[in-house]
Amino acid sequence: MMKRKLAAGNWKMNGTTPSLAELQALVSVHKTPSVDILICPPATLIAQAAGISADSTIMIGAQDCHAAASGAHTGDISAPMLADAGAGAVILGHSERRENHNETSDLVAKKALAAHAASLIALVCLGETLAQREGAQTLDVIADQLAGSLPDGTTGANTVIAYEPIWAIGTGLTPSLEQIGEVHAFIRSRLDDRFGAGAAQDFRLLYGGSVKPENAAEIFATSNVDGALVGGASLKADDFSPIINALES
Ligand SMILES: O=C(CO)COP(=O)(O)O
Repeated sequence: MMKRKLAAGNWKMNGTTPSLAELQALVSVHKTPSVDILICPPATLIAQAAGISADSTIMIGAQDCHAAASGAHTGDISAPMLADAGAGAVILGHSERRENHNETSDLVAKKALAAHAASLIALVCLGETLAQREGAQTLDVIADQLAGSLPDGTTGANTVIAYEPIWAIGTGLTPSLEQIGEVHAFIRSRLDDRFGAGAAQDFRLLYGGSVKPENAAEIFATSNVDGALVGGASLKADDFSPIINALES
């Protein structure tokens, strides 16, 4: 399988219609990117964003979905609805959802199944807290989250994995390149264990947590890093664009 690198932006709960000018700027600048680009705006902007990016290669994604396709779930949005609005992917199991909405890995796996059924790429997030990092529990935590959050039928085509250490999100702190490389290599080996030798090489493994134009190149040069999931620095085209350029070079 041809594996393209992926620069993904997670706008989180930021942005109203005027913010779409930032997406428009990316569309104008990155006409024939050599990497995949994904922007995940708030759900309210997905349909408009999909319209703006329609003639470009930039994909639009969502930040969560419900595990069911439809039903009595007030306020929730299903994977088929996101696909209908123009999304091609959905972030699942972000630490902010695991923490703020008590999402378990089991629930994340059910949501990933729903995403796959709707032909959405599931972008599944994993990551340890600072206490777990300092307690040398990082690989155990990642192993548990990985095993629990991926349903059977997961492949490198329908799923992307993002390693996002919680203590690095929005803090300006990043792990050492050795730490990033260690976790990514570990994830890759666990994917082979679960899905069969050789399966892991098809997966895009993203790093997320305080990725900026200044540190992107060195992070992308780290082995087993196939791109980034970017929060704050994805909100402005002037910040995200150089990150895309670093991934392309
Ligand atoms: O949580 C993140 C992306 O999902 C990372 O956020 P920051 O890039 O703002 O640290």
